[in-house]
Amino acid sequence: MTANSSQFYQYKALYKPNQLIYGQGQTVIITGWTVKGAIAKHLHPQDYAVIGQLYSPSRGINLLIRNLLFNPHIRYLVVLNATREDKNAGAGTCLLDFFRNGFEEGLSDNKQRCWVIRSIIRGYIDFEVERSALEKLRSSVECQEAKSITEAVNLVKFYGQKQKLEPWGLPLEYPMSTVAPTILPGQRYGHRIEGKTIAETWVKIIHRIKTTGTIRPTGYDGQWQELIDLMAIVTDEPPDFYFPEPNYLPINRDFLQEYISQILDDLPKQEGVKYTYGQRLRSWFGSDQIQQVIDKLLADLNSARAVMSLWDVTHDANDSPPCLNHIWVRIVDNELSLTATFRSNDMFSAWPANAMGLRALQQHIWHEICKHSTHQLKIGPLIIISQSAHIYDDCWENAENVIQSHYSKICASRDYADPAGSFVITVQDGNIIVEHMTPGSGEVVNCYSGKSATQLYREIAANSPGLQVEHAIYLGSELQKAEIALGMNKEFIYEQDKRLKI
Ligand SMILES: O=c1ccn([C@H]2C[C@H](O)[C@@H](COP(=O)(O)O)O2)c(=O)[nH]1
Repeated sequence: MTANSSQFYQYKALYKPNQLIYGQGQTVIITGWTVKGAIAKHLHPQDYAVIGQLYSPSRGINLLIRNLLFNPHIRYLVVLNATREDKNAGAGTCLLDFFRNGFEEGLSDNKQRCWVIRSIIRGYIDFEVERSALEKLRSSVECQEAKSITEAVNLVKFYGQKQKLEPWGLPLEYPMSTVAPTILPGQRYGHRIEGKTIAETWVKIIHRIKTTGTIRPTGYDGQWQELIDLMAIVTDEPPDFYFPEPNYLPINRDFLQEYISQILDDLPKQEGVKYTYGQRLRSWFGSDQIQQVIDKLLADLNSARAVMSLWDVTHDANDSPPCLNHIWVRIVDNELSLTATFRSNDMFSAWPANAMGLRALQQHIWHEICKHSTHQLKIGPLIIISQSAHIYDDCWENAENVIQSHYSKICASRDYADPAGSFVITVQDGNIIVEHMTPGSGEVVNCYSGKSATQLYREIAANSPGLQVEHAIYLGSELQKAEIALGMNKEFIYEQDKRLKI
């Protein structure tokens, strides 16, 4: 059935309303990582209903489908699957598969009943949405893939010239259940997390933000859970990168290659891509900052001036400023570390790729310095300071799954070495004696003596405030056992790390 051709439709988004470009037509345009403005500038608003970016099949499609059900005047869907980034996320393919292949009942990662899209990419729709409504949507909306911006624009214009169609039904809205996370109290500013690999560190980061982060509005739609100034230290990422098996990271080796090039190489400007870090580092300011850092360190290994800056004070006040702003490379104790600062960091979806890309940059600088000198440098830690370290609300469920599946295993595989040293506790001649020793060669650097566990732990804590948490708790329990032995006048029943011999 056709409608009055002069009629303008108003798209009403139930979800993510502020992230869309609105028109008055009957075609929804979906891009992946290609910015929506790159399409909008080639079209009249009468040609399309709305343009939006779909980043993730598991989180985004559900909201998009709910929005489509609420806007039955939408009769055409154009999915832009143009760049490698669009394809990597897989969201476009999964959406196309919803229309091509349909869906079936299944379980989400969280073992909730849901509709699973018949696709090699995992995509879900909430079970609250009626099957019949989804089938009606599939049969009422014509869906096409476009492999380039030009193809997308032509398709949208083609649909725009067609006779207007009547809405396929009345707007449909379904309830959505939300789970409010339980948040533990914690530090407000400044957090330190260390791990051997990027994968391990990421799980710890996700855990810390999910358990102690504050829920705040994102500045877009919805909320995020956030910690301010989170410093992640990755000590031993292997040269060829560690990907867990099965891979629970939101990045794989294929995409990593592409992403490394975005950081290391000066790419020509590409329509729809805002900027790349490579451009900023290699040419944006008229100089190759990566090479400058290499040259500076080759000239003076001890330099603390090896800085790369990505923030452009003349451009970045308003439109899409870079999230990565500052990189500093430093050689100490014959190892080369790299510290990067992000003003804003999506810790669930973006951090692993950001970290791997920066590690590749660190490897490159290290390699070049070794190649052009006789220095026997080691590669040191990668340190990332994320000023707003956040997890978006639509990733909370997936974040919980990562914690459930991996966090306790990672905690269990820790080693007990504390860089703050170790403590040997004995009970002798009516006193508890605590010797503080260096971690490596075990030289005694301090000695405490007293009768009260409380008094001793206070002194130790004041002198060594950087003790690892588990180590500090352990010392407390050992000191208490020593005090019990002392109180019973049976010094011999205390032996460190053993049960009291009573
Ligand atoms: O390399 C990047 C680029 C972007 N983001 C995330 C951080 C924010 O969640 C969002 C950018 O939002 P603005 O602050 O630019 O609006 O993208 C990253 O985490 N890493």
